[in-house]
Amino acid sequence: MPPTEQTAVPVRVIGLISGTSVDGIDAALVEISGTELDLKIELLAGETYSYPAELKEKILAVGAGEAISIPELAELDDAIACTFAQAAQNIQLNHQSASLIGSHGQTVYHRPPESRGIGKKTPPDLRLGYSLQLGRGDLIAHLTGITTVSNFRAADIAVGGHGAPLVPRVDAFLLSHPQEGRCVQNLGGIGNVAYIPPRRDDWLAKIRGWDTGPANSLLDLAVHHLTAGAETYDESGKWAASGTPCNPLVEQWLSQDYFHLPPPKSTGRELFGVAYLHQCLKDAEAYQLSPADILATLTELTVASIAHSYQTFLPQMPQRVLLCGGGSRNLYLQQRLQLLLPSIPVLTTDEVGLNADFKEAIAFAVLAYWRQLGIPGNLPAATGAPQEMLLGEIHPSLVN
Ligand SMILES: Nc1ncnc2c1ncn2[C@@H]1O[C@H](COP(=O)(O)OP(=O)(O)OP(=O)(O)O)[C@@H](O)[C@H]1O
Ligand SMILES: CC(=O)N[C@H]1[C@@H]2OC[C@@H](O2)[C@@H](O)[C@@H]1O[C@H](C)C(=O)O
Repeated sequence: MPPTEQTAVPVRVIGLISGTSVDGIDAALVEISGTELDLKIELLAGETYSYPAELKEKILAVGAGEAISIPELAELDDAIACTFAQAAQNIQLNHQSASLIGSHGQTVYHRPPESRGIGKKTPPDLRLGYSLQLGRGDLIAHLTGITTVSNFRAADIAVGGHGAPLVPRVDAFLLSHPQEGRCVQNLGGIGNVAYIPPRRDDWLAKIRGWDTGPANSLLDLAVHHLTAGAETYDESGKWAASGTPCNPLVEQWLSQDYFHLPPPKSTGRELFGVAYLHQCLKDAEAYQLSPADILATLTELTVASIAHSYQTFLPQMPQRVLLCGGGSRNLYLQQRLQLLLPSIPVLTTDEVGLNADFKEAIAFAVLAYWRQLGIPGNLPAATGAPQEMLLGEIHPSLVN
């Protein structure tokens, strides 16, 4: 991966994403300069804008497999694009306007690629992955008057990659350290890691990334179930902290295939969603767990799957773990992960100067910026693609 040394004047870019938690649209207004090794970002504003309740319900239902007609799909796509465009307008209030938007959109379906009979045929018989993000970029460009880059995963998938995770390449250029090997661990609905070796010699070739499995998806679903819909998440992990993890159950769940699959790998709510939680709750009946114990045990699955994947798949353990995403605000989860990785400080990216709540939104601003400069956005070691690709479709605005 030869880094591009060309530099650029600072550009004001908006990054937008709603992740697998479907908890709202994260918007970041950033000023970006440099390219890769000299990449610099300044977060001017970051906000999370909730979806209207009805839209959120529809997204979750469609994501969980509810049937939808083509005209309804078009309407949903447009409704999501409108809320994203509104988020872009709002984040610019009291600031100079941006000249570019990078919009991830809302994932409603993700299917990793499948190899069929590798080694028997050349090229291998590969069923390409499929990943659908709604909130079309052309409508966002039309509504905001700002050139918008969207559909970031398609180009990587088209050459056989997973199309995910994409953030590790941005992490590498924003969070590498000259002496320290780091794991940047995102805790969204799904967890994903970027392993960044110390920035020397051929460090770029040694970066790794993959989806670690569930982070908050099962926890949020469990809280919703245990409170009959009254609560959506466990603030700071307080409820889970009052319970005790059931270790035999964690061991049983960890035997699941996904955790043993070598990277590159990606996953989503298709696997770690409602049906998975119901199986977990059924398994828990045998141990007569209290609601707090169930949450503690699901938290333990998240942290144990992360620690297990580092120990199994990393070339060497990091010297520091930097958490980001909403789960980095779950103190109980952070404490449990620290217990499983006793000799490695577990901090958040805030502590090294990168906002942990808006890092994904910032990353999509950077990916859009890279797209305009002709710099690839994927990291083949993380997505499994055979080559670097320019990511995203550019939708020019008619205004700028
Ligand atoms: N204060 C908090 N305490 C505990 N958990 C929290 C807190 N704040 C956020 N979360 C958890 O983080 C989740 C949202 O995280 P985030 O916004 O990073 O996810 P996402 O971007 O939707 O997911 P992904 O990264 O998988 O695409 C919430 O659903 C909740 O479970
Ligand atoms: C298909 C999809 O939306 N995947 C998400 C999801 O949420 C976390 C993890 O699974 C990651 O692979 C990805 O998002 C981030 C933004 C990424 O591509 O790096």
